[in-house]
Amino acid sequence: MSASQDTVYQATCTAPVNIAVVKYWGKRDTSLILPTNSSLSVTLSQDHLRSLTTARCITSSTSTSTSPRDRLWLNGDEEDINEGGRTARCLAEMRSLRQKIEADNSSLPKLSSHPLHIASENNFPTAAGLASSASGLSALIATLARLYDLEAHGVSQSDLSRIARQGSGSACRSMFGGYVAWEQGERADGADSVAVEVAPASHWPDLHALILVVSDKKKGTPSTAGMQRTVATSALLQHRIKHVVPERMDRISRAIRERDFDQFALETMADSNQFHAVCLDTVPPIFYLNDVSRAVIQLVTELNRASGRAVAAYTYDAGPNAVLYVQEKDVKLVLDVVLQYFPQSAASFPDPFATGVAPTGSKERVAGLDGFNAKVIPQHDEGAVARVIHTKVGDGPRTLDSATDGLLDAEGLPKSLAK
Ligand SMILES: Nc1ncnc2c1ncn2[C@@H]1O[C@H](COP(=O)(O)OP(=O)(O)OP(=O)(O)O)[C@@H](O)[C@H]1O
Ligand SMILES: C[C@@](O)(CCOP(=O)(O)OP(=O)(O)O)CC(=O)O
Repeated sequence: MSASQDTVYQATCTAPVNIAVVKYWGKRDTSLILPTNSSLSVTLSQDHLRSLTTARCITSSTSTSTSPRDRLWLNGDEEDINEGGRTARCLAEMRSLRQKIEADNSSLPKLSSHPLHIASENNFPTAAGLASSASGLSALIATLARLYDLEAHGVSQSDLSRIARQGSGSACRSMFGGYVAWEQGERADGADSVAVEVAPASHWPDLHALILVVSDKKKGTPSTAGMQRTVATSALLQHRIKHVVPERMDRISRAIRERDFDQFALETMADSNQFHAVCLDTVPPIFYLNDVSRAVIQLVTELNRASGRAVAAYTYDAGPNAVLYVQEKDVKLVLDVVLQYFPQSAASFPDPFATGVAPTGSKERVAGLDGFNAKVIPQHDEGAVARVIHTKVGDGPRTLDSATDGLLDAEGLPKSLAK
């Protein structure tokens, strides 16, 4: 057997979660996933939240199966790759890019002709409103791009974001680190509906994110269905698309370029509020926020008012979990206050940045805040916020070594199945 027949073609990558500060909500083309407005997000660090994916080409020398086919395991369980579904579409698009390269370079191995085995794991709850579809689909695209060596043949991150977009809209933004815009584009074929970097993480590296996990249960109204109900029924959405988002995209991009946290926070909170207003304007109405979410909004508003400036910016996706963006210099203050009202245990707030803040916050800090209305919300019991994930802005997809970090065993099956 020649060396090339023995070669195992595989790749392993991780990709990050992103949380939008200008929300994507609504499609003008549900099949290609083309949005009704542009959006903008912050990519979060993969040190804390990430999807890890290994993909392998199944050749006769790497499989004993008689009828190999594309297979995907998510967190150890095999998922159906439905024909015509989003994952199948991403695989087809990636293969077609590779096919073109193979057609132009006859010496390259014909990787596009082999079935794929893909295993992926999220290190945080899947389908729980924590943007697992964004990190998961971008990890898939980043891994296949590496496997097919697309970058070396002129395929850019924005080209890849066009394909990730077809897996889940918000996934296109996870193809970049830092501060990322998804430009809605105008073309019917979606060629110009891609993610672009507004600024790398290194431009404004001290932005932290505190995720207050109010619930990590599966949400009632999935984003995909919810947003199309809004498109069909909400007049407020039309106003938002035409008269609010375009100017907001400009203002928030400028705030990021100028590291102007006050302006960034103002736009972020206003956009979250308007997104949940269009949900309420939908027929029948969609409710993602609950009483705990609203209490967090009141607390942050009072903290900002009493501080005379923005110390935290809240934002909520299609669920009750709050994401607070905070500058590094204010992280302790915000934690002291938030944990005082929403106490945690050492397990539910492991303090990954070693801030030294107690999991129950600081009574003294709250008492010492001049002009702060300590009765703005009640002190909640432990468990009202199930856990607090502390992370910060981070980089884009990373390539790992499949030999040490890969998820597939010698047979091309998930290692986790053998455990
Ligand atoms: N690592 C992964 N690899 C491939 N697909 C994934 C991965 N993680 C999640 N997905 C896909 O995304 C789906 C979950 O998306 P869903 O929109 O329901 O939840 P979410 O992304 O966690 O929430 P939200 O989009 O509201 O933040 C999963 O059912 C799966 O199809
Ligand atoms: C509220 C949001 O998080 C909606 C995300 O929607 P998805 O990207 O999950 O939807 P599909 O394109 O249908 O897969 C806002 C955002 O991330 O911009």
